[in-house]
Amino acid sequence: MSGEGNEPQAIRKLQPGKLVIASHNAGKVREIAALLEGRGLDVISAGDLDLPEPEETGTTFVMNAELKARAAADLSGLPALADDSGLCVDALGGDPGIFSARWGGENKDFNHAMGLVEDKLAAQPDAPRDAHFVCALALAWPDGHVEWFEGRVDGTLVWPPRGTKGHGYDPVFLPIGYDITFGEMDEPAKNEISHRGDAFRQMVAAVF
Ligand SMILES: O=c1nc[nH]c2c1ncn2[C@H]1C[C@H](O)[C@@H](COP(=O)(O)OP(=O)(O)OP(=O)(O)O)O1
Ligand SMILES: [Mg+2]
Repeated sequence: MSGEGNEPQAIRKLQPGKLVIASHNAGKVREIAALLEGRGLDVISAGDLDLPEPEETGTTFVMNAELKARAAADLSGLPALADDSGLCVDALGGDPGIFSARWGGENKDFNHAMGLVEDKLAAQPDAPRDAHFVCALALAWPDGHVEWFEGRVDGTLVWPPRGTKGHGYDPVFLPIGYDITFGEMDEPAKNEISHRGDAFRQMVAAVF
């Protein structure tokens, strides 16, 4: 008999049709839509559907991505893709991490958030400025099935912030091997190396 639990579960394929992008962050929605282009998907954002922004009560990126994807799939009756991501700074023990959006405060002010990181690092002038971005993607179906993927990009932090092209903490993040920040990089170039691009390539290989 099959299904005894020892064989790996097959990954569920995503069929052409409607897909909800379960994010209220315009910068992320823009990048995700570009990464999904040309795959026969009719992409709708959580904002288009007026879906509420769920409280992110998880303790990991994957837990929060799953919570957001499930909420959107349940409410819309459609497959939903969520992204939970953040900046992890080595010298700050991985902060802001899953709290990256919350460090922007009620106004989602990332100049403020980048300033907080700078202030906390100022207390450790000799510590390395190593940091990485993480992106967890969760793809949830209305019947409760979920697939997860996690991507990462390593870099160092620089001040003052540079560039106006990205979003969030992009202006202070210098990816390894580059001399421009994510804030100075065109979106296709960022997607080639970013945490989000990394997670997407894994997802695309698995579900298409
Ligand atoms: O490529 C990125 N470049 C710069 N900053 C980034 C990036 N990716 C994540 N980040 C930072 C800012 C963002 O606000 C937070 C994610 O927090 P996170 O909860 O996943 O997203 P969010 O609250 O902004 O939108 P939503 O939860 O509706 O998808 O990490
Ligand atoms: Mg969020």
